[in-house]
Amino acid sequence: MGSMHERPFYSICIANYTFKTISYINSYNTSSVISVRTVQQEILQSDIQSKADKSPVTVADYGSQVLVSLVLNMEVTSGSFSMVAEEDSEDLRKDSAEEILEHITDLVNETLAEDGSYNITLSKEGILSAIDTGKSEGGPSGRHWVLDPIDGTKGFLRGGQYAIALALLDEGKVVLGVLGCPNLPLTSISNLNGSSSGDQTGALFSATIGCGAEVESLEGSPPQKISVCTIDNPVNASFFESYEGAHTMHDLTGSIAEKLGVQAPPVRIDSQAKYGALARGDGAIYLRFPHKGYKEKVWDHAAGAIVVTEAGGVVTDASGNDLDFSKGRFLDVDTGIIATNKQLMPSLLKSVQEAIKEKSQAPSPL
Ligand SMILES: Nc1ncnc2c1ncn2[C@@H]1O[C@H](COP(=O)(O)O)[C@@H](OP(=O)(O)O)[C@H]1O
Ligand SMILES: [Mg+2]
Ligand SMILES: [Mg+2]
Ligand SMILES: [Mg+2]
Repeated sequence: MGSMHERPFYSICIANYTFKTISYINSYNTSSVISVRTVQQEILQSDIQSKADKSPVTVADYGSQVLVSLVLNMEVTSGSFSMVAEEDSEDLRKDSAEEILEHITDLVNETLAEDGSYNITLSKEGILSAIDTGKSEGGPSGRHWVLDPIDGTKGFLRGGQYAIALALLDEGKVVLGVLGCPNLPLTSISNLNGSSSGDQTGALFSATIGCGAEVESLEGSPPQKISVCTIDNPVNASFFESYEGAHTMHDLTGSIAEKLGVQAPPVRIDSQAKYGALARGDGAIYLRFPHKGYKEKVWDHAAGAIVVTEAGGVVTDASGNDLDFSKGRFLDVDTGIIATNKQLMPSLLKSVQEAIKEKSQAPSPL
């Protein structure tokens, strides 16, 4: 990163538009809308599309990507602007998508007008081209913003966890990360299912390289430094993983945890909220082992990884290699992604390798 004064500028910029985006998205979170169920479902159905890989995308994913790219583009005036983001406009350009495009356009313009910071109104074409500012390939040189406008779309639709995840790559390294988690309890995930905690909901994690990681409320409380837990005995550890069995092999992660001696059942939540929760010590381990053939994307891990490493944790693939964000839109990882504190990493890696070996030797089911 460049000079000292850039750090606060980027941090403030990130926090501002992340807040804006979160307020937009919140109005589309199923769990935040207390209304007649059928009406809610009808609205949501027309707001959801299925992508070529069958994963869902909603007006909130597109709207979030538009808002973040717009604000970043306006605020970041030095140098050329490059963004690697999950969504693109291809499906929205089809005739059948006219209604959803109109809806996104109205919502983005309403949000911009309500916010009042920028005096602009976007046409439908403006919406499409704002989405496509995220088409950069990233790579090892220069600066690239990395955006997942809604990470955990399935969780978002289920009323579970989701995150707005933004990172900045500089010469192939993640130097900044922000994770807005509107549904995550502010102080600890142990309150996730608790009814009497009275804890505030909504946490914004941020990290700058060399400066540590912080959490603040979405209402803008003073940021608090966070660090990963200090557990060194796996018996006392718990682990996070995807709620969706399609995103990670629950049988393999179960076997890793068993070999390690973890007693607690898995904590299954959606999105990079897992990285945020790990970074502040809500749990000790993060495991992600996609089914064969899946290629991880940079926007699913960049922000979460820096939040964890700046909180004192370690994030690697199943062979113990650091994640390399310089290879473009995809991550080239061996088998899976794991994260924990420095004390537990050696024994976790050992258990991971044993469990993988055992699985590869097991007779395949008929
Ligand atoms: N078959 C698969 N295996 C692993 N990850 C997958 C997957 N299909 C989709 N994903 C990714 O898993 C992310 C969600 O992770 P998690 O399970 O931790 O909530 C999705 O992000 P989006 O919701 O942004 O599309 C998507 O990129
Ligand atoms: Mg997606
Ligand atoms: Mg994602
Ligand atoms: Mg996404």
